[in-house]
Amino acid sequence: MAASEGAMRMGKYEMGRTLGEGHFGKVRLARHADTGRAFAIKILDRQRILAMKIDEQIKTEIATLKLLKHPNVVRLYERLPQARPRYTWSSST
Ligand SMILES: Nc1ncnc2c1ncn2[C@@H]1O[C@H](COP(=O)(O)OP(=O)(O)OP(=O)(O)O)[C@@H](O)[C@H]1O
Repeated sequence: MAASEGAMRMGKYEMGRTLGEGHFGKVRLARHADTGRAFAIKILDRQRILAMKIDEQIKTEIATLKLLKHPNVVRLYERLPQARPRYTWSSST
């Protein structure tokens, strides 16, 4: 991923192109500004999650993924705090 000048940042991550979209939000390619390592960042639509009353389910999914370290399961590295009402997390690409 080429990090262009003035690229949008989310914490320490420079945001790149959209990798895909799921039911609850988008997944974007990102590069860690310090290490240069590529990550996938999942940005969840909190309003939609609340409207569907599945926020507890999403929190459980995040907590479970944090515990999992397996070569065949995408690794959750961190959940990013957001000023805007969104759930965001980064995983390896
Ligand atoms: N770690 C990743 N690396 C590369 N692409 C990814 C990664 N995670 C997700 N994607 C892409 O983003 C798309 C959406 O992923 P997302 O997890 O939001 O939805 P999903 O897996 O289809 O499930 P759901 O919509 O039920 O949450 C995937 O189909 C895939 O194309």
